[in-house]
Amino acid sequence: MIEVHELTKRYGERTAVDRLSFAVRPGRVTGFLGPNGAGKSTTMRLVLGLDTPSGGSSWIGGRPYRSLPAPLCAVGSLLDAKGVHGGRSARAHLAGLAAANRLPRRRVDEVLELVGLDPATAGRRTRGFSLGMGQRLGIAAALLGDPEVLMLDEPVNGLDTDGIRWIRELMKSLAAEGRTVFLSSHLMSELELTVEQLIIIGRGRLLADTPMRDFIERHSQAGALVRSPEPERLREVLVAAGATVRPDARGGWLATGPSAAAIGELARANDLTLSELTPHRSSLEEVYTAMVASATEYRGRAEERGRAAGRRDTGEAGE
Ligand SMILES: Nc1ncnc2c1ncn2[C@@H]1O[C@H](COP(=O)(O)OP(=O)(O)OP(=O)(O)O)[C@@H](O)[C@H]1O
Repeated sequence: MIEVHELTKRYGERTAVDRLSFAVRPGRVTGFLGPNGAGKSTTMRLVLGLDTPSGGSSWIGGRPYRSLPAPLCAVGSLLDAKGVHGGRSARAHLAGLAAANRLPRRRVDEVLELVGLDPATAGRRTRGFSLGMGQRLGIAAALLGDPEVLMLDEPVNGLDTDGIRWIRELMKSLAAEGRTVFLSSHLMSELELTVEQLIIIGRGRLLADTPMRDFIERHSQAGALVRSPEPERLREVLVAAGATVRPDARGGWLATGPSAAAIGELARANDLTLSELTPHRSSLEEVYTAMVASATEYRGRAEERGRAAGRRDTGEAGE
């Protein structure tokens, strides 16, 4: 388990992480989501003892990282896949880590096999590695100590479709073994397929800590994919009923606002034949984008109110 309590990190004037509290539980994959600069990497660095917090605390398996007796056996992490000495081979890199952490040498071969780096590749200098091979090596290093907790920042970066599918299955199987798996990704379609629980932050603050399914269901807009032999008339009817209508790639309309049942009624009332009417479930990306937009709007209004109150307090005239 990873626990974070009132964690805060300031860099000069900038607050990168702002009184953040959450727990990442074992047995499921938890995704860490937030726009660029939201504070995800900083949070992970703080939990891993790579940076000192300005306030608050964090624990891995009930202990602060810096007091873990064998850190590599408690938590495996991947923060920067390029943070490897380029002149060494992948095998030498892992062997060095194993020796420094008093881990049996056989773990090197085990993790190389687990991440799909064959002996020839493992013997090559990592300087020539593609981003995807570097990611696999980074994951091998994270798994070396057979840790209970895994914390990975953008693990699918640079991987092709097969590599992405491989990571997804690996993360799920590690969680199914009862481990705590915490990963960030900006690929929302991928997170949606991999993750059960979501922790969302914005400007260093917690915006949501929720099961993925609940998050999508709660924030989904009613709607449907709808198709008719008379597409233009269908669009007019939908728009007149207040629906937001977007073209679908296969020649139909994606209508949000009215439910699929209401669209069916509308078609009947207007004597329109429908060739398809499929209730539409919002994707994580759609729900997340709408949530961030409304959070930004809310913050904008709050800041505006704050400025207006400030002007009243100081007797300042409006802009
Ligand atoms: N060493 C540092 N010195 C000054 N500011 C920093 C430092 N590290 C991070 N920041 C700032 O803290 C904020 C959070 O950055 P962080 O990298 O944690 O965000 P992130 O959510 O991981 O973003 P991304 O998805 O772009 O990696 C940003 O505004 C960033 O500029």
